[in-house]
Amino acid sequence: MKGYRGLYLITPDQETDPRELARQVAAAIRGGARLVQYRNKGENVARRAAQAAALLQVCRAAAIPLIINDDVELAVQLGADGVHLGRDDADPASVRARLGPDALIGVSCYASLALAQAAQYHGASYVAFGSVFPSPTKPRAVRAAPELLASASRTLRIPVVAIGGITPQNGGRLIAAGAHMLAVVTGVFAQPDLAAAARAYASLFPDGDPLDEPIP
Ligand SMILES: Cc1ncc(COP(=O)(O)OP(=O)(O)O)c(N)n1
Ligand SMILES: Cc1ncsc1CCOP(=O)(O)O
Ligand SMILES: [Mg+2]
Repeated sequence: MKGYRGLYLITPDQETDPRELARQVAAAIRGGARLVQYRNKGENVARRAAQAAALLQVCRAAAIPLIINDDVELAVQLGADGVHLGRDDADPASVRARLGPDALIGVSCYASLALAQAAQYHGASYVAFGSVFPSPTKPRAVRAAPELLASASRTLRIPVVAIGGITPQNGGRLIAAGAHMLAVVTGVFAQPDLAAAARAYASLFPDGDPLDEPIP
């Protein structure tokens, strides 16, 4: 997953109409989102499948990878690009064996560099740290210090994602600390103009096509 930098858009955990959700995500992609995660913790299996399918169409049209949170079976059924796994989800090594070498597999590491080193060893494509700031989406999430991003990006070979309460105002210092991607829900989806909101994050990253810039 070399070269990934930029805004990592995560969908809000809501029962939004699939076409409306797709329209919102398309706007954020126009604003500069580089990676999309479908995250819906709800029990409505049919609604989840329909939302994810609508997002896959939008992401394919824009050549942006779609990652499914938690649900490996949904990712397989849909032919999505990968999955994001946390401590309550399947283990990264078995998911890598199941999905093959090209799948994008993200792993939550909360505030632990040791978890990130283990995730990299077991085939993670990227690791995520957070919540770095208080998160409206996950108020009780473990907190990770921005300084952790620096040691992670210095010592790991895979991209480092920061998540939790990230705004265009506080995101710049996370990038300066070493984050390759900023994962955001509220900062984009709670804004009236999603394209403009995404653009505010995208503009924090260095100029040029982020996908063309290999991570050193
Ligand atoms: C990019 C990214 N980072 C962290 C998470 C959180 O994953 P997890 O700890 O499994 O919690 P849930 O999102 O499943 O509630 C994430 N989804 N994406
Ligand atoms: C899924 C997740 N894990 C840690 S914080 C978070 C939610 C991030 O959402 P927001 O950008 O609204 O803080
Ligand atoms: Mg999870």
